[in-house]
Amino acid sequence: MEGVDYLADERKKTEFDVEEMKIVWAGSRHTFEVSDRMAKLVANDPVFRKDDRVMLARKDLFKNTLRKATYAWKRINELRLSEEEASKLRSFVDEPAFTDLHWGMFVPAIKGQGTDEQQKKWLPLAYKMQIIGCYAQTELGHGSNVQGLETTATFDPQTDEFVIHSPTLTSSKWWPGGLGKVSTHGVVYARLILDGQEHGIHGFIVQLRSLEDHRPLPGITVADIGMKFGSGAYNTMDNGLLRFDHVRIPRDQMLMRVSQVTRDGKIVQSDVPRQLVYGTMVYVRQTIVQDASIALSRAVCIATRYSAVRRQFGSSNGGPETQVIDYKTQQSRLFPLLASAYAFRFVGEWLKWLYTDVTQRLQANDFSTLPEAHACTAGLKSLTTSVTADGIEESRKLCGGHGYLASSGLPELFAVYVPACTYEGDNTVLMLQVARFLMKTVSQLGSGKPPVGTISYMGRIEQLMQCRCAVKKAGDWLNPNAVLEAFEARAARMSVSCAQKLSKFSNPEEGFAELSADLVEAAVAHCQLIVVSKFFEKLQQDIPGKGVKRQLEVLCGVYSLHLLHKHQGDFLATSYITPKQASLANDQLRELYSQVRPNAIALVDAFNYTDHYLGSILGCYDGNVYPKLYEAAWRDPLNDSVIPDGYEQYIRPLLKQQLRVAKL
Ligand SMILES: CC/C=C\C/C=C\C/C=C\C/C=C\C/C=C\C/C=C/C(=O)SCCNC(=O)CCNC(=O)[C@H](O)C(C)(C)COP(=O)(O)OP(=O)(O)OC[C@H]1O[C@@H](n2cnc3c(N)ncnc32)[C@H](O)[C@@H]1OP(=O)(O)O
Ligand SMILES: Cc1cc2nc3c(=O)[nH]c(=O)nc-3n(C[C@H](O)[C@H](O)[C@H](O)COP(=O)(O)OP(=O)(O)OC[C@H]3O[C@@H](n4cnc5c(N)ncnc54)[C@H](O)[C@@H]3O)c2cc1C
Repeated sequence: MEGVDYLADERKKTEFDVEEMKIVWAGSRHTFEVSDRMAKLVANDPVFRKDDRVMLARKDLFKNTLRKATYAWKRINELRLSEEEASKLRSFVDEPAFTDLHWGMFVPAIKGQGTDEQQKKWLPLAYKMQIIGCYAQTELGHGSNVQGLETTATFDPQTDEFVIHSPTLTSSKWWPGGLGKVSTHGVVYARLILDGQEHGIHGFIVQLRSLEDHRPLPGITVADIGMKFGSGAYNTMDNGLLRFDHVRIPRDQMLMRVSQVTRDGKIVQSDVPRQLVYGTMVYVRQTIVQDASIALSRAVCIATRYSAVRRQFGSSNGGPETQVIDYKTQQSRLFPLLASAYAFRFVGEWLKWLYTDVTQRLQANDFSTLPEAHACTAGLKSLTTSVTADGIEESRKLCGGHGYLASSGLPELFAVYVPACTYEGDNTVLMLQVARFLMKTVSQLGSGKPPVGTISYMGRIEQLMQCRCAVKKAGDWLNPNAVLEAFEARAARMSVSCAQKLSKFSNPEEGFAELSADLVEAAVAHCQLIVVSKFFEKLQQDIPGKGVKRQLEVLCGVYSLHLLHKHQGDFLATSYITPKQASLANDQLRELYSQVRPNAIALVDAFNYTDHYLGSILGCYDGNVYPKLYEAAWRDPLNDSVIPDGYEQYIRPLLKQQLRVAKL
């Protein structure tokens, strides 16, 4: 029935001010207002419809994306949207496109690694989209190992040019988004060669296609790499391959903020550390952490609303069956994901602050916080994307059979999201970077340089190695200090244990390789501690609105205690807690689930997602799921005719043949 809210009874149970929670989720009233306006603008424009997307074949899918992306650009200009509004609008269009890489990597690479003159030359063209760029780093043979890239950039002093070349098949660029069919330019990463000497990996702005007829320029071979995981999904993107056959570019197209090559072919290092060549990855990893909370909250919103609609078993005297959300097993799978979405939102907000802070420091030639920024962005990218990808799949299972329908929105969300565990750094490779940072920190303890920031807890290593959990009853686990100390002691002890084992190896690199699985576990423990502590820090802030802070405290409890329960092996093995204390944590967790239950629908309403953006019948705001599923089935092209295409050719002869067999 039109206009009936099937979740109204659920919404009546709410114990907090949802409108205020929307502001907390958005980050500020201003961000909420911009988001809300852009989401509605996209939802109300038929050009941005996406319910037909899963039916499209690759070529139509790609063209459809071009149409939407260029229309979005037209609207951005017509409405004179700010950068913030434009970026929100693009995200609500909700379709991976070349524009993600143009705005998300090409422009930031020039901003971060280009000199002032280079920025002055290239950015205005990019801002007007008079050139379209991609980020061409990964090759067929090397992705994780950036130092292993094979593409060469050899300086020719005769002509004052670099010669960009792909010497082997494995040196072909492979994967860059937007490269396959759209980009006119790329920031291409290559080994710098000066007078026969190698000088590491640097970025170069290379024109790839003609601005007149879009044909590849001489010496350039470029194409799409082919279909990817899932139908629809990330196949809207033209991930590309690229080969160079001695392509010449002017010397001033090497991005020269970190190192400069002079007219006579000499390299000059600026004060800036060479790791800044990796700066774009740090920037994008930070945005990926923010996006993780968005993707996870979408899945959780769908699974929560549907869990309140869906009923199974438990009917007495002909009354309604039990809402599946009331099953403790459903709650124990769903509510930690809901809490994780909020936790990732807050840690993402903090990481954005950290990134802004490190950027300002770099501009003032203060490079001291770069290693921590790298470890935090790498580790949190790894942790949040892994949990989110698994969480989307768990949300699909939480929706039973209907979760497997494309119209639930979950299969596509999963297929689009899951490469986040790989791109911008494979999640294991990134956790190993965190482990290196941890081992370095442990090895420097006592050197007189106290650890700061997210690693400052290591400064209390002696206390953390000896302390024992003081929890006596379940309610003691609501004390933030008890929880924080538990996570700090676990992380510190796991790191120290790895460091002790490492010290037994005569070759540290061999030791690191041998112990890498343990090291990853220590790094995960450290990253989980960061998320927990940033959630607690959020709760220290002034949070207005009836019951809002209380709900966040409950979610923070769910987030930390479900981790404690899930990883109790770590906490027990490091002897910080006893089995009894682990069991009390679980008792408290169950109690917290009961407190989430009446507020669950309101907690997902606070994400403020339009039905268009959610793209899910199971997650629709009014909960009117069954009629919508029934109608959607009839819209499938297979139901255009009662007798399917192919009946005469295949089904009829088959049935006849079976008759003949029966007669024999
Ligand atoms: C329906 C729709 C629904 C939902 C959609 C939802 C979400 C969409 C979300 C987002 C969209 C975003 C993006 C678009 C998608 C895809 C784009 C993808 C792009 C890419 O993938 S680009 C390629 C990325 N490649 C990588 O990440 C490679 C990973 N490898 C590395 O980073 C390095 O090689 C590695 C592993 C760090 C090792 O490097 P290397 O061997 O050189 O270093 P060392 O280990 O020797 O370390 C040297 C030294 O340097 C320090 N360091 C390393 N990296 C950095 C850094 N980045 N910054 C600062 N410092 C760094 C390291 O710690 C060492 O320091 P030390 O000497 O120990 O002090
Ligand atoms: C959808 C998508 C979009 C992308 N977009 C871009 C783009 O725009 N531009 C771009 O340049 N690239 C892009 N990439 C490439 C991406 O950045 C790489 O695929 C990624 O960095 C992983 O590298 P790899 O493929 O070499 O993985 P590999 O390193 O080959 O990983 C394979 C396995 O080996 C393991 N492994 C590797 N090294 C180690 C180690 N040292 N220790 C332990 N285990 C290890 C990994 O954990 C993994 O299990 C994209 C990739 C995808 C999937």
